[in-house]
Amino acid sequence: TGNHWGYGKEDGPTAWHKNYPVAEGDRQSPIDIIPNQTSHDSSLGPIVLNYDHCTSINIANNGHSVVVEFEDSDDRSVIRGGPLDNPYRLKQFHFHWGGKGCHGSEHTVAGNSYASELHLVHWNAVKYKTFGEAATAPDGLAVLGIFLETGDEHRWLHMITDALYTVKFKGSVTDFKGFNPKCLLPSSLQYWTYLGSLTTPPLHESVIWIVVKDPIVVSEKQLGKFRTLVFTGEEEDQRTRMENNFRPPQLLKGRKVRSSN
Ligand SMILES: NS(=O)(=O)c1ccc(C(=O)N2CCCN(Cc3ccccc3)CC2)cc1
Ligand SMILES: [Zn+2]
Repeated sequence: TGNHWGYGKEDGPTAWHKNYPVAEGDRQSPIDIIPNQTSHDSSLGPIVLNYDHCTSINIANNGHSVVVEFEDSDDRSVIRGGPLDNPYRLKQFHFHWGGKGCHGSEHTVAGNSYASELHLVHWNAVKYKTFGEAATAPDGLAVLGIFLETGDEHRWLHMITDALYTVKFKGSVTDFKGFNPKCLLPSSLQYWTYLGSLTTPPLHESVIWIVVKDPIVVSEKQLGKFRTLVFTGEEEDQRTRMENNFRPPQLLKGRKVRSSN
C-alpha cells in the first residue's frame, strides 16, 4: 500500500526506486569506503560532541529499527567541528544489524561489513526551523556512524538491550530517560566524511556523513537481543524477525571521501 517499504524481497532496497526515484541519485548512502582512496584533509578538525545535558525521551520500534528520540527544542546536545559549519542538534539514534552470525552494517570498509552500525542523527537548527525541513536540505542533517563488531560484552549497551523487550512490536514506544549516547562511542573519533543521503526512504540527499573509523565491541548475546524485535505490529498474525535492516552500498558517482588525520 502507498509508500510502504521494507527490507524483504518485494519491498526491499532494490524496489525502493519505484516510489523514491532519488534512490538512483548522485549522492546516495551508504557507500563502500576504501581507505587508501580517501583524501586526507588536514583542514578537517576534530569532531566535538556536547551531549552532557542531552535528554533522551523514549525508545520506539518504528517497524524498520529501534530508535531513541531526544528533546531537540534547544542546543543542549549538539555535534560540531569536523566538516560542519554549524552545530547540529541530536534528534535520535538507531541501529542497523544483520542476521545471526551475518553482517549488518550499512557502510562497508574496503568491502568488509561490520555486524551492526549505530547512527546518531543530528539536524542543522541554525539554518532550518524543524527536523523535517532540515531532512530535505542538502546541508540539513549530520549523521555520525559508529560500527559495532562482536567480541566482549559492551559495558553500557545493556541499558539499550534491557529495554528492547518493551518495544518488540512495530508502533511500540516506551519512556527512556537519562540515557547519554556518549557511552556508546569508541575512544578515538578519527573519521571519514562525505556528502550522502538518508539510507532509508525517503532517501533525501540531505546528510553530511561522519563515519567513525574505530568500531565499538559488543557481545553476540547483546546483538542477539536486537533480533528479538519484529518488523510487524502486535495485531498482525505474521511475526517477521527484525534483522538485516540495512541498505547495501551505493555508487560513489565521483564523490570524494575525506579522512581526518
Ligand atoms: N539511516 S539514516 O540515514 O541515519 C536515517 C536518518 C533519519 C531518519 C528519519 O528520522 N526519518 C526518515 C526520513 C526523514 N523523516 C523526515 C520527517 C518527515 C516528516 C516529519 C518529520 C520528519 C523522518 C524519519 C531515517 C534514517
Ligand atoms: Zn540509519
